[in-house]
Order: sequence, then structure tokens, then C-alpha cells
Amino acid sequence: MNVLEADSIWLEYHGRKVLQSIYLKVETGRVTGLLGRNGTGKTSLLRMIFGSLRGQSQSVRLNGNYISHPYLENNLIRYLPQTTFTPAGQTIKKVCDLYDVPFSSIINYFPGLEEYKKEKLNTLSGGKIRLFEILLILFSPVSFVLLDEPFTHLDPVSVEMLLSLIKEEKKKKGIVLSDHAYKHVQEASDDLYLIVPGGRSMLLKDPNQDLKSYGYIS
Ligand SMILES: Nc1ncnc2c1ncn2[C@@H]1O[C@H](COP(=O)(O)OP(=O)(O)OP(=O)(O)O)[C@@H](O)[C@H]1O
Repeated sequence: MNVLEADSIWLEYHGRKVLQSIYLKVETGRVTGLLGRNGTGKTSLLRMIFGSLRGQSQSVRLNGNYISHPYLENNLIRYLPQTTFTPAGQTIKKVCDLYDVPFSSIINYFPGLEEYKKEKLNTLSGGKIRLFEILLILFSPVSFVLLDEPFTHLDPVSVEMLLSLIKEEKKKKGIVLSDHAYKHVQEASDDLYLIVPGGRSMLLKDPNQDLKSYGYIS
């Protein structure tokens, strides 16, 4: 089992405090959910764990050992951002090769993609590009994946498929999942954190009750 911890995370933008003293843990074999109202800093936190955003302070540790730039470590971590990140002018097969993800593993869960194999990514619809990118990150040969709003833009059948794939993939990986579709996040997560006003993270003991008392749901 591998354990990834983010500790002492502090982030300010132009003197405005966003994250203060955040702690979050994810283990292989588990899903850690991350919730918070708009603008509380979920994306910033995911990027700080990945290593692509530096704050005023951060300690990201793998099995207790500090890592300065997790995304530079071999086969450690990948991040699904909220926006498209794959090169639109590349073919789907080429992008799979770039990410070391077999095209065959993606088409198993993406009916109709086979015929686009040699097409460029920009021939897919926005929602299909999103589904492709989610699968690309989820099936990546790494120990941890960070998924930022994976349910947005997916149709209901794809959402159901994604929920069952997350369950399957967590057998091999640790997954951090953040989305405003909080019921899906709750359903998929073994541990659930909420970023509360003031930029602190709370590990929820009784999610239904805690989400109400912290004002995330009414
Ligand atoms: N580059 C930046 N410069 C200044 N402020 C920023 C920058 N990026 C983000 N912020 C601010 O930091 C705060 C946290 O943003 P972030 O995108 O991490 O929140 P979030 O919880 O992911 O939001 P949402 O749920 O709306 O996607 C917001 O108030 C945002 O306006």
C-alpha cells in the first residue's frame, strides 16, 4: 500500500488567504473525496498536490517521504484538470501512446471510439473529449490520480459507468475525486474531506450531518 499525504498547505493569492493549514490523505485502494463550495480552493489544492502550483507552504509526502514535485516522479501521479488538456490536433491513438494507455482499454468503455482511432481529437464532441480524457487519466499507469470535476459534461449513462470504473480502478490506485455532484462523490468515496470557510480541511465523520452543519448543503 502507498500513502500520499498533503500537509501544511497554505495558499494566498495577492495577499488573499485561500487555503490554510490543509491536510489530506489518500491511500492506494481507496477513494478520497474533496468537497467545498465554489471558490474554496479545491482546484488549487489538487494542483498543489500534483506539484504544478506552489503556495506559501506545502508538504506532499509519499509513505512519509517529502516530494517537491510529485508530477515529475515516475509512475506516481496524474491530474485531470477541469479544462481540456489533450492536444486537439493529435490523433486519439497518438494521445493514448503519449500517456502510455492502451487504446484497447479505452474503447472497452467508450462505444463508438474505435472508428475515431485515426481521427484528430477535435473531431469529437466536447463531452466525448471529456470522457476520453477522464479514461486516459483513470487508466494511466500511476499509483495516484486526481480527478477535478469528472462528472461535469457527462451524460447520465457515462456517469454511472464512471462510478463503477472508479470502484474498479481503486483496487490498483489511490484516487482523489472532487466534484459538485456531491452525491456521486459521497457514493464513490471511502474518506470525504470538506474545505470549509477560512480554507481549512475537515475530514467528515458523519457526511450527511457534517455537510449540513458546515453549510455545504441546506
Ligand atoms: N491565478 C489566480 N489568481 C488570483 N486568484 C486566483 C487564481 N486562481 C484562483 N484564484 C482564486 O482562488 C480561489 C480558489 O480557486 P479554486 O479554483 O481553487 O477554487 P475551487 O474550489 O476549485 O472553485 P470552483 O468550485 O468554483 O471550481 C478563488 O477565490 C479564486 O478566485
